[in-house]
Amino acid sequence: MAKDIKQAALDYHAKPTAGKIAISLTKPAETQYDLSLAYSPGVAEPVREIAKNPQDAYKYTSKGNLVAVISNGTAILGLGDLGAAASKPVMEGKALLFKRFANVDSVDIEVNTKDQQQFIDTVRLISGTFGGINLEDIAAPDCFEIEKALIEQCDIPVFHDDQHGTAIVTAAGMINALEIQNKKLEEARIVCLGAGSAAIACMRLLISLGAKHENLFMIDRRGVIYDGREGVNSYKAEFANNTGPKTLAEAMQDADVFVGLSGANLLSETALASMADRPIVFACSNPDPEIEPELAHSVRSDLIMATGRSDYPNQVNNVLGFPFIFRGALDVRAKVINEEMKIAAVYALCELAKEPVPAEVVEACGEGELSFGPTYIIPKPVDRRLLGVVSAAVAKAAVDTGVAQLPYPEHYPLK
Ligand SMILES: O=C([O-])CC(=O)C(=O)O
Ligand SMILES: [Mg+2]
Repeated sequence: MAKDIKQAALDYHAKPTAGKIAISLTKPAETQYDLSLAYSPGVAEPVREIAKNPQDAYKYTSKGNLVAVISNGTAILGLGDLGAAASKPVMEGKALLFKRFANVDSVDIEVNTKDQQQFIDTVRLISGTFGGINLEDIAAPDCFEIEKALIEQCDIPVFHDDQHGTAIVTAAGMINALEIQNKKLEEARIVCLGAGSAAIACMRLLISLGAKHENLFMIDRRGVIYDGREGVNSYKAEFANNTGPKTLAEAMQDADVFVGLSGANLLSETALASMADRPIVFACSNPDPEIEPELAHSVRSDLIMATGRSDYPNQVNNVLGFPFIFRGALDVRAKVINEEMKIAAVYALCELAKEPVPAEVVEACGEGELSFGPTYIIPKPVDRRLLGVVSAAVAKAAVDTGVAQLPYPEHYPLK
């Protein structure tokens, strides 16, 4: 990153107030009378009601619009295991995005343990406070066990953003990129660099949408994952491919699609040059992609390229997912975020990208004209229509699949 951006980012976080979020009050607290309602003695009344009927917490407290963003800092962005405390800026960042894009109140919680059970117990014990839990930046394979246990043990939606948020947005971008490049998911040769939580969830979702297991190569630090190879846990084993290629270079030969969910600068010009005609490269490692877009475009003029970043076209980042997915889930008080809700979000994103882009979005992005094509495969995070379209699709899927505890909201779609 350029030096001036680094300093600007530090200043942004430090000044004028440290951090990015604060609490604000929703009720008057000016007079003695206000205080007698907000606190003793008045507060005892909602206490008694909630003790009688726990669901009344949704009526008398902020629970229903409150999501916890929880991490242990073991896989912060593509930076690695830098510890719980260091993850706080990212978690505050997610809280900022929840509020900014979907008016979901959110607090960050950094749990300082690498012990799986301790983490699960901690989150379960505090889960009643919230309407939903967004797990973030927790390393694989622990993240899979943690999410599974918490979904079973909590009665609110628990969603590991790096898996499902990333997978939903990647799948949406991929479906559109393939359409523009005139390719089919069912036939595409797909190389996934990375075998962590996002990689595994993205490839699972692409397979459920039609990609063929035998055309898919997942690559970790040791190369292509195949049966009997060293260092293959049960999650990676799901993607074992025994058809021949063993290295990134071999797998990239004639590949249609590269999905990078690994680390900075791991895709070489030679490997990119060896891809099939009209390739698709999603270099989504944050903050630094697997290959710089300028370099990639200089190697391949027939390329569709996406990154996870805001400062290049085609930002494939879970910011397009989690705020709106939780908005929809909270508004119908969904018990879980199920597969149908995730797939509804995928297609809502795909369709929105094909609509004409409002002038204010074009202006806010400053990239000139935006219309469905190689440099605009997916909506922009600042597009207000996401709130209406994605939240509505998710809420409807929750109602249709019987996991909603409230009817489809009358005030939908949101504006
Ligand atoms: O925070 C982001 O930009 C996307 C994300 O979840 C990650 O990279 O872990
Ligand atoms: Mg993340």
